[in-house]
Amino acid sequence: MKIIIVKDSQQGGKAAFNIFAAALKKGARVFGLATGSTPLTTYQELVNSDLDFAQAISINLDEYVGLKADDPRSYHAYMQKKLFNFKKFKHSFLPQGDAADEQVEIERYNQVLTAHPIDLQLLGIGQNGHIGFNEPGSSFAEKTRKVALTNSTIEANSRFFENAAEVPRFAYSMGIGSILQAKQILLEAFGTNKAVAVAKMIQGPVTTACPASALQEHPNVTVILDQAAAANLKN
Ligand SMILES: N[C@@H]1[C@@H](O)[C@H](O)[C@@H](COP(=O)(O)O)O[C@@H]1O
Repeated sequence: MKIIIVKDSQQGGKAAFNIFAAALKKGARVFGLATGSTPLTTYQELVNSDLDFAQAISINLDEYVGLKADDPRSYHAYMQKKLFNFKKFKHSFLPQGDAADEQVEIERYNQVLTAHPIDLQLLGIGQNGHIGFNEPGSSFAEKTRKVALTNSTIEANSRFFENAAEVPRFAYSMGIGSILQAKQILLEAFGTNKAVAVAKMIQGPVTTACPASALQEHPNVTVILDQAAAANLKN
């Protein structure tokens, strides 16, 4: 793993932008995208740039089960608001939260991933070490599936909802197996509340107890941290 430590999330967004720009220049055309507060500075840098994604495809990690694409709390809406309204992609894929048939939706998403192998996957990390919505205990071999959110994730994500009771209990998520298929992975983590998970991801054992530790087994991972998120790393 390559570790880049920056002052704050603004600098982190710039460092991530440089990696996106280099990948695009080298011919990357399929970008795996993430939601949450972590990638916001990266999306802002992309929006402010003249990078052209018109020939590129984006594939998002996850979506809440039950939310329609136009629900303002959905990850569809987040992506529109933060990136797609400003940067046009040739095609953008996300799981369909309100799909009528869950199994058909899961199969569709796995076919999307097979048809479009990801060149660069952007990730955040949950406080419990989750990536996408792959909570502790998730197998490293899993593809897209429906997952139950843990209480800590429901609590952490309740800030985007009226209250914790409003947070959907399930999500569709690319599995860790799908994420590891990406040719290059870029994970960002900012803030003190990520420090424990970050140390386990980088210096802990490779274990399903910390889903992000699976990244130790991938040959091309860059991790961008601010100083607070890097605080628990040992020299
Ligand atoms: N499913 C998302 C993840 O993709 C994200 O990386 C993580 C961290 O979120 P944040 O960046 O807001 O801290 O939590 C969410 O649950």
